[in-house]
Formats: sequence, C-alpha cells, structure tokens
Amino acid sequence: MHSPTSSDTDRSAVAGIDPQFDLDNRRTTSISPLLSPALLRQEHPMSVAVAKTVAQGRAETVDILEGRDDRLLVVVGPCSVHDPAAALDYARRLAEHTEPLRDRLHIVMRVYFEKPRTTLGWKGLINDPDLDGSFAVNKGLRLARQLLLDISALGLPVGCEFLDPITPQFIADTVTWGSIGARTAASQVHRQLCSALSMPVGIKNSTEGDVGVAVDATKAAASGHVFAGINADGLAALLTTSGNPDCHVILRGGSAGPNFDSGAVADTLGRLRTAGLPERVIIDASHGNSGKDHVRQAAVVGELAERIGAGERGVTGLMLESFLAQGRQELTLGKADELRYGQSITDACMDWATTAELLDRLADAVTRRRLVAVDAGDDLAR
Ligand SMILES: O=C[C@H](O)[C@H](O)COP(=O)(O)O
Ligand SMILES: C=C(OP(=O)(O)O)C(=O)O
Repeated sequence: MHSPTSSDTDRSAVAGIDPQFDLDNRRTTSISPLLSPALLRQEHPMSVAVAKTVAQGRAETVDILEGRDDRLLVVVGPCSVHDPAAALDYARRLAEHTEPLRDRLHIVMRVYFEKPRTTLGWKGLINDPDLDGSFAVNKGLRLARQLLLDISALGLPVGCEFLDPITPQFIADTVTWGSIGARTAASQVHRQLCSALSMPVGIKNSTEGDVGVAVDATKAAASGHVFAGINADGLAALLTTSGNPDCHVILRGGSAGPNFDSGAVADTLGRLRTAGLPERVIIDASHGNSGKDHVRQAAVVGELAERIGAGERGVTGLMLESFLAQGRQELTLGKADELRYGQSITDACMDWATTAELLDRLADAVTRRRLVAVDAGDDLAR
C-alpha cells in the first residue's frame, strides 16, 4: 500500500492551478488608483514666486556646499508634519525670525512627510493623512504639495526626506534640499534616486554610526544610472540620469554614540578626500547625536556654535528638530483630535523659543568665525 509523501502533496497542490489567479497577488489585498504626478502638479501649480524661492534656495545651498558662501546651512523644523496648519504657523515664525539672520544663516525648513520606521508606526502625512489607518494617499499627496507651496511662498525654502522612490515625481520640484535617511543610505534604489534629484541631497550615516555607508552613497549618487521608475503621467519608465554632484554626508550619530566632535568631523572629511569627493559635512544635532533627547539636542547645537565661533570650518551646516512645543506625544490612531497643538508625534523636538535662541547663537557664531578669519588673514569663504 502507498502511503502519502510530501512530494504527493506538492503534486496535488499544483494540479489545476490557474496561473493568472493563483500565483499573483497572493498577499496584495487591493490595488486602487493613484493620481498621476502631472495631475497633482496641475491641481497645485507652482507660482513664479515659489519657483524663485526654490531656484535661489538650491543655488545658495550649492554655494555654501562648495565654499563660495561662508554662511551656515541650517535645516530646521519638525521631525514630521502631521498637522499642516501647525507646520505653516511654525513656518511663519521661522521666516520672520530668520529674516535678519539671512546674511549669516541659510535657513531651510524641515518639512518631512515620509517617516522610515525602525519597525512599525505612523509613516507620515502622505501615507496616512487622517492619522487613523485609512491610508488616504491621494489626499496625503495633495496636502503635502500644497503645504510645500505655501511654505515656499513665504520665501522659506523647504527640505524633505525622500523615502518612497515614486513620491519625488509628485513634489520634488518644490524642494530646495533633500535627504536620504540612515535606514536607506545603503540602498541602491535610493542612491539611484539621488542621482536623478535636481536639488542638493544630504545622506545620513547608518543607525549603527557607519559613516562609510554615507560616503559610498555620496559617491554612487554622483554617478549616472539607468533604472526603472515612473514618468510624469505615472507610467512605468526607464530613467537615465547624469548623477548628482551636490550630495553630502550628514553625521547623525548612531548606536555606537554621537559623532559631532571635531575628531569625527575630521575623520569624515578625510574619508571624503580619499574617495575623491568634496569635503563637506552637515551635523544632525538630533537622533544619535542627542539620543533623541530634545534637551540634549540644544546642548549639541550650543557646543557646535562655540566651535564654529572659535573658527572651525569643517561643519558646513546643521540639522535641528524643532516644533512649536517641546518634546513629543504618542499618537493613538483615529484620535488625532486629542493631540496637543504643535507637538511632534514622532521624535522629540525643541520648542520654538529654544530654537529661536539657538538660531541667534548660530548666526553670532558665523559673525565670530568671520572675525577669526579676518584676524588670520584668510579668505572669508573657504
Ligand atoms: O526621525 C524619525 C525617527 O527617528 C525615525 O523615523 C525612526 O523612528 P522609530 O524608531 O520611532 O520608528
Ligand atoms: C528619520 C530621520 O533621521 P534618521 O534617518 O537619521 O534616523 C529624520 O531625520 O527624520
């Protein structure tokens, strides 16, 4: 008598299989329409004033990165946007406060819509704009684009992290400075994406603190690539890029500890030199450099202001996580109406008063660095 074996079971599972229905989309529970980038851009068009803010903001960023402009690049704003009204409120205060500091600081507001999670969690306003797990992505894209236009219309350039490789087609024209996060810096898909992006892009060291990953990404992104993506109509397309020469490393610390000290900066500049890349570095005062503690973040910024004021030139810019209220709060999906106004629902942020004071100190540090340069008979710009 024949007793069933595992290969008999395999054969019976295969019998009568329908390739169209039984092999594909086994775990995709629905496929629904996504609006096209061209339609979104038509619905939310860019004004000439916004186009000027973006073009000028990018050009000034490149001048700073290349040492033709001795101001500090400061990317500052909430960890993530969850309430467009609060983000715009913050943007107005930032624009007003930093207008007199323009001769020393080039301010780019962090307007982050895509959050890379360590495991699970709310993934940002584009993915879930109603903060309730309903994932109204078309609505999220509309809200995001309109907010980017509204903030840029204040004359304030914006910075975004690019996480999903499809998203840039919908919003990248409005973005002055981009970022690739610690969790995706090693990804070939994101390096290829950087090679196509029209703005300067900061690339973070890994969450473990590996700076080599960010240097490798900067090198890969500077080269041209050919890869699959979408065109403005949302159709599958093959993209051929020429490479992005304006990428740079962001030191964000990691599980091994902070990496904003002069030694870590010098080591990174040395790695960039060895790789044949421009020597420039941005310091993220939050994340691994502050242990995600907003109080510690203020201390990191204060320490950097002291070093810059004393003449340190290696640091090209800073990133600060700041919102209206200090700290963070926990989001309960579906209960957005219970959230405190102006407080982060992702990483803890410094409050507005602390931020304004630190921006003043950074501007003062640039003034002092200029005086140090004059005393030493150096060119003011590196
Ligand atoms: O910047 C934001 C967070 O640090 C990043 O998205 C990871 O967050 P998580 O560890 O809370 O998922
Ligand atoms: C996600 C971020 O940071 P990191 O990639 O450094 O964790 C961020 O800046 O929002």
